[in-house]
Amino acid sequence: MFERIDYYAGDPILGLMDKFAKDSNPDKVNLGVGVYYDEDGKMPVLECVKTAEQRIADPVSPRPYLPMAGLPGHRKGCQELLFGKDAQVLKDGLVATIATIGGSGALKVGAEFIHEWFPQSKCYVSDPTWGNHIAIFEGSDVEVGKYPYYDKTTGGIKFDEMIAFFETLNKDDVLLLHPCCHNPTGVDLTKEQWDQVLNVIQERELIPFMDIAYQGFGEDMDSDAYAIRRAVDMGLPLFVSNSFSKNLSLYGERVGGLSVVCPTTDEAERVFGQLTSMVRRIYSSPPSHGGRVVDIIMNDEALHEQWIGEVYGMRDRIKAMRMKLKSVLEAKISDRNFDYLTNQNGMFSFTGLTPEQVERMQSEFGIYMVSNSRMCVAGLNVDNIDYVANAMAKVLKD
Ligand SMILES: Cc1[nH+]cc(COP(=O)(O)O)c(/C=N/[C@@H](CC(=O)O)C(=O)O)c1O
Repeated sequence: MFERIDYYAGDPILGLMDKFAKDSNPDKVNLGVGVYYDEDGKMPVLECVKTAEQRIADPVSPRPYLPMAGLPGHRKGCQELLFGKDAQVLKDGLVATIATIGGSGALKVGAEFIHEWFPQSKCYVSDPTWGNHIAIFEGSDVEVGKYPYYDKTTGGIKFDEMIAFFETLNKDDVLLLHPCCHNPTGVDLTKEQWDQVLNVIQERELIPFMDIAYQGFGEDMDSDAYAIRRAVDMGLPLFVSNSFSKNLSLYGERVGGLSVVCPTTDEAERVFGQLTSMVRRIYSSPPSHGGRVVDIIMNDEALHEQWIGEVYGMRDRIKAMRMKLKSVLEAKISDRNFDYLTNQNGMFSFTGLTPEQVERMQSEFGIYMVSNSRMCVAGLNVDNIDYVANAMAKVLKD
């Protein structure tokens, strides 16, 4: 009956978690999946989350279905985080926002929406991008192409090539963009470059789809949303998928959002209705526990302020690990440039290790990175950083 079903080869990122768990090496280090670990190598439970959980736990309340679009407070929290608390576009009711099953759920609903309502549109992703971007959109029968992005010779961006490519695209083609903390390279556009990109999008009438999964890990909550807010200021139609997995450390609670900025309130109403209908068809309604945590934190001024501080604490620890690893590697290998470690933004660094070197890091040292050479810098701490640097030095020198 099912003998013709293909075997699943496993996910290049999530598959590392299983391998890491089974690895008996006492010195093993997980620099694979995009998860933040604290100074002690543990996944934190944020203080603001503990407070929210206590409010949910006492008194214990029933767990009814949520609205298909999720809790209004969750949706409002997404909007204010992305567009700004006092954004005119929110006051004017131009943004259709639903709570989703993480950022992945937002991307899936967005991809289904594009497939259904923009059937001629192709979706273009950065080269390279987060692998699941391609799988999600192709899984919704949206044809996916790649735009030039990372320049491995300079460690920067093929900006002129990227702009020239955008100028060849058709009206309503979708560009999947990383507003900050690019995954997997960590290499971000400057504000000036974003202005040029958004001008081309406006001229070519392309559809920007911005996926922001690490807001707060780059510069700060507002700066990290620069591209989003600039697009709104220009009056562009805009899709934004956001994730609270990393900046609330709520990975398994599956909390995120999908927002669509529309030209009129009537269009926003139409889009909201169709997004809701799509949710019903795919998963019916989002999870309540995570939604209530988001609702409480995003709408309680004191908890929201505490949350911002906790995110910036994670951000700053990652930045400190970047600086430390760079200085340790520079001391070990004087003839190699490690500036990329401090030039790149967010959780990830594209180390440039070959697949063979990445494999050696795993097999000889129990250090797990993604095969494309992505390192999750958030897995580093003062206890493992010298071990990781020594291993990198060894595989780079041999
Ligand atoms: C850019 C991006 N967008 C969306 C997501 C999905 O977020 P979520 O809210 O958990 O559905 C992730 C997760 N990335 C990390 C984990 C994964 O691969 O699923 C990663 O790149 O390691 C991203 O890196």
